[in-house]
Amino acid sequence: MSSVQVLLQRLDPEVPPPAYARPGDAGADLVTTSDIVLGPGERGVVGTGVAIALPAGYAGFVHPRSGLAARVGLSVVNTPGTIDSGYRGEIKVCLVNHDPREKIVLARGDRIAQLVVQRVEHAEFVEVAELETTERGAGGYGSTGGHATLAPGAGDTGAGTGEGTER
Ligand SMILES: O=c1ccn([C@H]2C[C@H](O)[C@@H](COP(=O)(O)OP(=O)(O)OP(=O)(O)O)O2)c(=O)[nH]1
Ligand SMILES: [Mg+2]
Repeated sequence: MSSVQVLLQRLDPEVPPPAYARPGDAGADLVTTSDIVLGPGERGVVGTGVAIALPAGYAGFVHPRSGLAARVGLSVVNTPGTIDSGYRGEIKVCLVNHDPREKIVLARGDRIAQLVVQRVEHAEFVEVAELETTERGAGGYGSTGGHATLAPGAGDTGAGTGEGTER
């Protein structure tokens, strides 16, 4: 795998900096600097103890870790979180507990998410009166079929409508 040098500042030198667990891994694991308990459905922002300077033309993306997602329901609210190349603050992670019943207990130093560094392009938006036609056209949101249907009665309760509860 090719690599790019990224300058890193340890704001909390007592926790480990981002590291790739295995050669070939796309994501470098990030740790939480704080102990946190997330009840079912709860979210919380944690620090990672590091700030980075990504070169121009790169961005960092904060992804969940699949093991924790499958095992306890831990994810990232804004997945993937976007780290801009000009950002010099601490990388933070907005965690969420998707488990409907159990709380998640995390301790300072636990690996809670992973940072994927990627090249990104800036689009040069060119306004035109009409776009060229394609086979897909404006078909989206399940236009090719194969999507699940709501369980009977689910529409009555609001389940599956995407409506959340404001806090
Ligand atoms: O998971 C994340 C996502 C973002 N950030 C930091 C780095 C990023 O460069 C900055 C802004 O993120 P974003 O553009 O996603 O948030 P915004 O709500 O649009 O804030 P802004 O108005 O500052 O752009 O916040 C993090 O530390 N962790
Ligand atoms: Mg923004």
